[in-house]
Amino acid sequence: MKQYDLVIIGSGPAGFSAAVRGVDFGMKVCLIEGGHLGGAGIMNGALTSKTMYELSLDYSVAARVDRGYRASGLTVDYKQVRNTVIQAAKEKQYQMRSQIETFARNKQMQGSITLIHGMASFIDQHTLSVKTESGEENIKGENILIATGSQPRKYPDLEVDGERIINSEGILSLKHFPERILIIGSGIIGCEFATIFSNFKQTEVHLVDRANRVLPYEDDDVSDYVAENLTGNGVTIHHTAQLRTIVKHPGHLEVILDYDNGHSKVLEVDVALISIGRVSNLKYLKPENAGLTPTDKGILEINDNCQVIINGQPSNIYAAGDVTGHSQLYSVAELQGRKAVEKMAGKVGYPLDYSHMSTLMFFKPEVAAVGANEKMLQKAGIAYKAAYYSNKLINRAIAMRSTTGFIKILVSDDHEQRILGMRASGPQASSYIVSVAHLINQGDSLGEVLKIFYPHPSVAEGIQECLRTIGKRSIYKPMAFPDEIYIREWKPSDQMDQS
Ligand SMILES: Cc1cc2nc3c(=O)[nH]c(=O)nc-3n(C[C@H](O)[C@H](O)[C@H](O)COP(=O)(O)OP(=O)(O)OC[C@H]3O[C@@H](n4cnc5c(N)ncnc54)[C@H](O)[C@@H]3O)c2cc1C
Ligand SMILES: NC(=O)c1ccc[n+]([C@@H]2O[C@H](COP(=O)([O-])OP(=O)(O)OC[C@H]3O[C@@H](n4cnc5c(N)ncnc54)[C@H](O)[C@@H]3O)[C@@H](O)[C@H]2O)c1
Repeated sequence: MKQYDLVIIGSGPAGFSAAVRGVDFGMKVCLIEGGHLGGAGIMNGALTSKTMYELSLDYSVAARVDRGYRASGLTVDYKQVRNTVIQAAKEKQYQMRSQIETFARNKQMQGSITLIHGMASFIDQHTLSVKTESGEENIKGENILIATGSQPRKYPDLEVDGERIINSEGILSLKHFPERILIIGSGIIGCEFATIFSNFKQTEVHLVDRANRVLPYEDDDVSDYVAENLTGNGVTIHHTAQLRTIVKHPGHLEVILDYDNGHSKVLEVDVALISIGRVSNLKYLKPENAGLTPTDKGILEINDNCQVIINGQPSNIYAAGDVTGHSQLYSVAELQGRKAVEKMAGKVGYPLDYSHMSTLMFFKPEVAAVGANEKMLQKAGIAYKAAYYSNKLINRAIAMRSTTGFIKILVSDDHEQRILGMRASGPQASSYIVSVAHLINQGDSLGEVLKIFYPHPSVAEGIQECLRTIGKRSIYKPMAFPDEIYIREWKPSDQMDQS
């Protein structure tokens, strides 16, 4: 039986980053992948959806007629969009393969990666069975990392057929732009695909939101802003609606939606996309054979070093990424994968601190989030000031003729005035958000930001001007621009102003 220092199940961002970190420490690594190399980080996930988003955005800009140019004969073909998206995914997969092959080949080096295409399941705490195209083999690992990611949550009593009723894994199977699409679930995936299809302007888009606001975990003002932009882009949002049934007819799907206020609506669409969250992927793994017990929510609980606890003790089995039930993000998976391997190598450095984690949401315009929002601070009973600054006042946004957007920063309402979180939208929000992640990580107060020369013209200047409004030192004043600049304060004694 082949033996390795580290066996990793899953080659998504968690598994791949862990494999390469293993090589850094001279480990003999076996990476097992049962599906697409790179997992949901690449195919049917982050990279493919973002490629499609970028193409849709280019198209929607090209279709504009208010910028002094007018594209003539603008057309778009789904097959070619799809091919471009797959090309992007392959480009990344070939980079990954090149690195794996380099470390598989070079026997002079201590560290190595062996890639096995197959599905793995536990035999015991150190042994896995891997089913490949050529048969089944058993392999042994001193340490094992579970990085099996997540899969789309199933909608009760609704079968995904991959053609007309799909989840995010079926997007690239579509043969052409659907004339009408129903998206069920108004979280990040639902809102991103509603943005993409409405940007291409070939599809009538219906988004079903079971609550009264999309993105239920975000602050109400952010959710309302996203909904307004979706609606402005042509999306019909069905708030407080639940899907009752979908009946398949030869040429269309008949959908019944039930609204909270008692009425129902019958709609005709061509494709239904289910996007109601993702659940940990432990299906094939037989974790019980290794003594692992997933929680009621179906996740593997890990300690701060990403070790799975067996019989109350940290074990040789680690888990990282979506399978752990932490925020399902590429960056979280990558850092957890690295952290796990560092612990195996005896290098326990920094603790993973999720307080400055960022999420980028690819809507029109994009929305970026870092740290706490108002809902979180109110739940934790932390007094704060929220400063809001509209992109309408930011020169770079004016120059881009793209002033829809804002910066909202939360600071602690005490003498320290520490930066606790930011929500930002508009051009480049996904790039400058990390500057605030650094400030949160360092525990910086707003005073530190006010000392810095912010480059001009940059959209990031809004961060400084937003913070200047706290303490009444902004260049543009709320009194002159009450809708564009304002401060909101909250303390635990106030009534909860958000549900
Ligand atoms: C449509 C979509 C868009 C997204 N966009 C973003 C984004 O913009 N930004 C962001 O930060 N995050 C995004 N995400 C989330 C991000 O892709 C995930 O958080 C990330 O991929 C999780 O990484 P992972 O390594 O834990 O798992 P995965 O990437 O899911 O990889 C797990 C791998 O394990 C393999 N596997 C599972 N079981 C077995 C087994 N028994 N044997 C062998 N192999 C197995 C799977 O085939 C898979 O390849 C998106 C996700 C989706 C679905
Ligand atoms: N840009 C990004 O960072 C990005 C992009 C895509 C996905 N992701 C990750 O993928 C994960 C999954 O995305 P998602 O949008 O599927 O999940 P989500 O948790 O963001 O949203 C799920 C939505 O479905 C709704 N819902 C749940 N059950 C329902 C039901 N039975 N009927 C109707 N609605 C229901 C929820 O209220 C919520 O609005 C996210 O948590 C995110 O971390 C990230």
